[in-house]
Amino acid sequence: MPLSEALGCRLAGSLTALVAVPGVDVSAMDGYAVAGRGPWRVVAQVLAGGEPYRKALEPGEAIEIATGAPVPVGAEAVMPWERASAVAGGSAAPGSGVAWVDGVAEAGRHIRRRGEDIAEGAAVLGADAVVTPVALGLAAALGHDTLLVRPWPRVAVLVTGDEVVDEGLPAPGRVRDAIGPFLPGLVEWAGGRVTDRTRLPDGPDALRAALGGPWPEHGRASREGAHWPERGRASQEGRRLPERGYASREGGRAAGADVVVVCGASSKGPADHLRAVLHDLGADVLIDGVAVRPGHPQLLARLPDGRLLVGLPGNPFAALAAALTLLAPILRELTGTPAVKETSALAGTVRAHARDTRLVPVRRSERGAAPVGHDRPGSLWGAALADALAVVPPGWGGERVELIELPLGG
Ligand SMILES: Nc1nc2c(c(=O)[nH]1)N[C@H]1C(S)=C(S)[C@@H](COP(=O)(O)OP(=O)(O)OC[C@H]3O[C@@H](n4cnc5c(N)ncnc54)[C@H](O)[C@@H]3O)O[C@H]1N2
Ligand code: MOO
Repeated sequence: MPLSEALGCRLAGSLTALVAVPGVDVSAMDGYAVAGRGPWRVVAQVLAGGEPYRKALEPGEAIEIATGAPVPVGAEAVMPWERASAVAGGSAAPGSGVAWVDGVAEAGRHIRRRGEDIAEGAAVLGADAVVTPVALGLAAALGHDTLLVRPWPRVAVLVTGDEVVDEGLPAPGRVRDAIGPFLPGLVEWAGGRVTDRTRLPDGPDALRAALGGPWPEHGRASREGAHWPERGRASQEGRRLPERGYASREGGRAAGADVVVVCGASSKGPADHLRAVLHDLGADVLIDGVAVRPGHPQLLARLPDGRLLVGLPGNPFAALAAALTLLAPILRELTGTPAVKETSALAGTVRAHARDTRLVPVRRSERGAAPVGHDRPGSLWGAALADALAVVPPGWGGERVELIELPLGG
């Protein structure tokens, strides 16, 4: 990836120095590079980025030199200009044009030798290191324009629902899309990028077209050999990945993504076509609902071309719960950065569900994680007040619970 896009990715191999730092012997000070004993005759001026002094410096000669400028052959030391004096009086400061200088030069001082900071070929960061802003600076200094990294997963979002609108006040019977707006930040927080967002009307045809099917023989013929775990392994071993994403044969809107997210249409109502379309396309449904509230109709499938499809329920808090427990872990797995496990006491009463696990918006405090309320599946109010979701198992009796972190931004 180009340096500008690699921030936050993990290196797929070690980062090595393509050049030495410094690349040649350079001056560490503004002053005079000298040979032999003083006083010295000033024979040239050399600035960083300017013409180097190509001859060997002879005993008794000096060149005026800037910090970072190449030190000529024969130079034995650099004398900072503050330590130099003009033989005929006046100033020895840079640019003064003095002809003869004298002073105390200590042999070898103030010359940075080639490779003294970093030797050419040195491995400076190991595979799996995160590309931080500082690592980008280091990589650039070492001559890199691109980095071999685990690429960030590309996520295509398809928002379904004839009643869903994108702006303004929703008319009676309409709702504002509350899922599309939270996905880019959540996806980025989990290591991916939303690269395409498409609104779809209800109905199987639009969904099928957006997913890029049909595939030959309903996709089953092309299923082998192109699925996601193979790519994961390839990237772990630091080999070059195949072409990013999977251009689907029919070129639907979600083509080229690694993960497709479908919002809504996950349940089994009259307008919920996702399962039927997946069946028609010959997709493998890997997870078909979970015993968790909210978010129970969530779905995971593998499309015939290898892309993963995550189905988020239409209720916004249910969609958030599914995005945190299904989508985010998939993205973290693809980028090689697992979430940190956290447990906490619960400060406050929570009613456990008889059969299902509940996800309860909480705020961490010294007394434990405190439920914030407002946790209906159709609204994001509670989750917006919270900094985590508490995982409350069925029949919970007051023991410590796992916390799922919420992306807080900033
Ligand atoms: N008979 C059953 N009905 C439902 C069940 C069930 O088990 N049996 N589960 C309920 C639960 S729980 C959920 S969650 C929803 C999931 O519904 P869908 O994923 O099929 O989504 P829709 O039916 O399209 O919409 C549900 C609800 O959410 C609103 N919505 C949809 N998209 C958005 C959006 N982008 N932003 C804001 N709100 C959205 C939509 O208007 C509906 O009100 O199914 C229950 N039904
Ligand atoms: O699971 Mo629904 O997801 O409770 O709103």
